[in-house]
Amino acid sequence: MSHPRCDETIAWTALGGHYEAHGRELDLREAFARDAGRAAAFSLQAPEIFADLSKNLWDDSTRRLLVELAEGVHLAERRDAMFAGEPINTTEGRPVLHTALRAPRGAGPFSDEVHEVLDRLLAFAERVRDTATSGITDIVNIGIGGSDLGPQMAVPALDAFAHPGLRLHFVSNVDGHDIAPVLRRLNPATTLFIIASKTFTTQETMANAGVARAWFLANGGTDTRKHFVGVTTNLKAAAEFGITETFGFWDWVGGRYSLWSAIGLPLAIAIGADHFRAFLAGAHAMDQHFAQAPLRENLPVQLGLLDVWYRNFHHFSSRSVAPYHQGLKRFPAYLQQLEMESNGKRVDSEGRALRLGTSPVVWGEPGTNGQHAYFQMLHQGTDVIPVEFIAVKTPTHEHADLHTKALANCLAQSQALMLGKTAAEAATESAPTASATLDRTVLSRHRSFPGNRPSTTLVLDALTPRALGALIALYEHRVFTSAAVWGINAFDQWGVELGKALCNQLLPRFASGDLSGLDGSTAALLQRLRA
Ligand SMILES: O=P(O)(O)OC[C@H]1O[C@](O)(CO)[C@@H](O)[C@@H]1O
Repeated sequence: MSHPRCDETIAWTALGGHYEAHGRELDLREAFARDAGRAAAFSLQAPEIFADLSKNLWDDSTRRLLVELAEGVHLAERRDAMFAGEPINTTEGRPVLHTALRAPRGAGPFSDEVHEVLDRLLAFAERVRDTATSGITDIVNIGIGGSDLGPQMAVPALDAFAHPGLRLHFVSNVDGHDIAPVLRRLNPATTLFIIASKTFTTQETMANAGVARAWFLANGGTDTRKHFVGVTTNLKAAAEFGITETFGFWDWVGGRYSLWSAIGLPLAIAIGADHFRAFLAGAHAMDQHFAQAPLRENLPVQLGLLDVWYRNFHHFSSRSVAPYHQGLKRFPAYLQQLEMESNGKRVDSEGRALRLGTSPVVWGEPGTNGQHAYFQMLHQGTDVIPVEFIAVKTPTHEHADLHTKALANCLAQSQALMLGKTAAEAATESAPTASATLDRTVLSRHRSFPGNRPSTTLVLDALTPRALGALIALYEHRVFTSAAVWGINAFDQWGVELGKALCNQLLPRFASGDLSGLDGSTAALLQRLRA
């Protein structure tokens, strides 16, 4: 079914006019001064997550027009088609059903298959966790992209729930400096390798899996069947590698949406079956919110629409994510694949070139570390970059004072971005390190902040398995929302293929030295690297 293009809707034109008339000039400080109810009016509660959207550059008309835009591009129909298993990944002719992986038993498409693998996976995870019997102390996940970033992000996030006697390691890079230091510290007899690859053909993963197997056998490992398991849709290739214990998933699970499938095995081993089920349940709760809440009260929809507003009307090309929880240190990297691999597209689903911006650059670091690195640019740089703060109310450690300091920093940053400081205010303050000879007016210009810089604050009560599940699903559906508005297929990734193909052509040239037909730069670099 074809849907209207966003830039041909009435709402798109209206948003353009609204931006010129009001949007560009909206001043957050004035908006809060004028409307005592602004914080409440622009806040939303979704499962496990409260969102304060009030420090964003929008007003009620913007929000109304954005909802009209969502209606104009048939967002609800597109969403329902995904949940119903229609082949919305048109270039690969596949449905997109990561939501089925977290639906309760008996609900959602493919329920029998999903729960058969899930039960087997969790039973296996529990056997590994019984360390007295399994003898396992270290688990190495070998995978890349969606077969790595999810578990690598979620395991530290849920460290407070993790088995204390198990160490989880993640190897992804084909650069041997990734696997070498991991293997150096391991004992084959107490190590379990998980070879995680949807296709079981990815160069990096296959190369590292081969290195791991050779190391295992060369260092006294005896039974590869007990120490290597596979997670893949390609059961045949896993068997050819010599793996007998394999957990399958399906081609309707995109790599970057696969943490909920058997790809979650490292997380299941770390936190156990009950917590893993809670993680799935949190995501399912967010699925239901996305499927059922009115568009205006639907948090993933509102975030996705704000992304469109910023990308296409304000022309902001990047968004920064600042989780004020060290456990979420890999969350920005996870989001980079989720959002940029999904929405980094230049044609719409029908192959027509887009005349508008799509995925922003998504980046960030946990607070407070980012404050001492790049926040200077967020406050005083020439580009406006919306920031997303993630605050967690209750810590899972006993250092209450540290936690209060982290939260105070989080609030202070969003406040500073919005309030700024005028040159006149700066002139009244003393600055201990300021030059004594520099003109005070000039100095105050350096020390002033424009302010009016937008941010969103997401608040979780605690970073539990359920809350993490809901948080990730929130981002998945938000990416779906902006993709639906732009009319792009968020579920393919052809852009990764060219580099892979060229790499395969270059690889033999390192042995042969053949430079024929190469461009001058590549030829010279290859020669230098061979030498
Ligand atoms: O799980 P696989 O098949 O090894 O693929 C790994 C990753 O490679 C990609 O295809 C491209 O980077 C990702 O989409 C995917 O998550």
